[in-house]
Amino acid sequence: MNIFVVNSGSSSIKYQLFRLPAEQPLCSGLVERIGLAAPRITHKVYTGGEEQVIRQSPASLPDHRAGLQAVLQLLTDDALGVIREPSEIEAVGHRVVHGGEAFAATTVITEEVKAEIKRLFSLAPLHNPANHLGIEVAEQIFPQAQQVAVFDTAFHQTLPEQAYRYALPHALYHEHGIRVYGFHGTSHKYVAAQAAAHLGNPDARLITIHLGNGCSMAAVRGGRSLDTTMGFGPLAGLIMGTRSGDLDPSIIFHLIEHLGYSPAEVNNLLNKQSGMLGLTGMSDMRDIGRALDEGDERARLAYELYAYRIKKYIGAYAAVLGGLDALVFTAGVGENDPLTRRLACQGLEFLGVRIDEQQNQLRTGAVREINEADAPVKVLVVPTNEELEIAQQCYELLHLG
Ligand SMILES: Nc1ncnc2c1ncn2[C@@H]1O[C@H](COP(=O)(O)OP(=O)(O)O)[C@@H](O)[C@H]1O
Ligand SMILES: CC(=O)OP(=O)(O)O
Ligand SMILES: [Mg+2]
Repeated sequence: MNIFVVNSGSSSIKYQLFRLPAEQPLCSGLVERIGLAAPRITHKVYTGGEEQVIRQSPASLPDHRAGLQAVLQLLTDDALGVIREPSEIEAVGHRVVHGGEAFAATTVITEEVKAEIKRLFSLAPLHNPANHLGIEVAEQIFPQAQQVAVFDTAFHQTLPEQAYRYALPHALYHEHGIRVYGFHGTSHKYVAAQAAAHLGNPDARLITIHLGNGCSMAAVRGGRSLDTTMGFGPLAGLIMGTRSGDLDPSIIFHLIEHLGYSPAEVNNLLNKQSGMLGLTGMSDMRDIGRALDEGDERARLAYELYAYRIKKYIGAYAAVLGGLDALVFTAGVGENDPLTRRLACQGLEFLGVRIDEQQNQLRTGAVREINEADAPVKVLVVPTNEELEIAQQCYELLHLG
């Protein structure tokens, strides 16, 4: 079964094509700068263990439809194509960030499902509108395929009430759904399963630490999420590329009442101008790492704040779990940045966390341990694969029922 996985962002589309049940992707790619100047497509084809990379710079890609059309061209290309026609795609799996309380599981997309995803726009303004658009475009381009939604929030539907309720009047929860939802669930679920398999312990007490552009942590036991750092929307918790993470809500009133910000400006400030960007002027950790090497004071402070927030939540989640078997670092920064891992684990020896700095510096694409050999707590680096997890969930839903 050919399953095409789509992760639509506001100006980008990430995609991968899998033939299930084999897990090997046939191709993958990234369409960037949709609707902007100088759009780019990077398309990778995997044949016979080899990887071929095709880079395109189309004159324009005005919208997501043009973006997916260009991808379809590549998928069906005479020389490099991995399929002959769109009908060979039997299912399209969509990453949908916010599923609210309606969706605790992977779901075949109907008009009602789309309406619910739309109703949740205000709760995930950076993500759900793009995800919804991706679905509508994929419906046009792959009309024969089943469209399936895999929600970032679904994995966290197991949170106990003490973790998902806010101390607000009851009606705000019961009538307006104001609660913790949590995000990056597909990634937390995938890396937790990989880590549990590596440890040979399905009941392992894990703290999964997803550090990409968006960042979040989860306390996971027995494959169930017990708490997570993002909340009602994907803004709470850790410091991120452009998002502030946790802050005192009274700052918002101060910004509005005394500093002349409109609510929309506060929204923009906290989602797009804060986090590492606000602290350093850069949101990409590689750039911040280079600035740090050159002695940049702001980069140093930003790294400290970023790692300190992670460390605080490690302490909190060790308490939630009643002990700890492993920390699991994943996503762009978590997989690739030894300094973040070192700073976040520094001072946690009392919990049994001891990093082996030589192991920490190594780079491989595989699941690996970076703890000292005799440390009581494992520290793992586990490459995430949200696309594969989405494809597998689609396959289970459609094929295995
Ligand atoms: N080698 C690296 N060293 C440090 N940071 C890295 C490295 N490679 C990627 N990153 C960081 O990972 C982040 C993006 O992570 P990713 O998981 O791809 O995010 P997303 O899926 O949210 O776009 C960026 O901040 C980038 O700088
Ligand atoms: C939910 C979320 O923050 O996603 P991303 O990291 O892709 O922005
Ligand atoms: Mg990501």
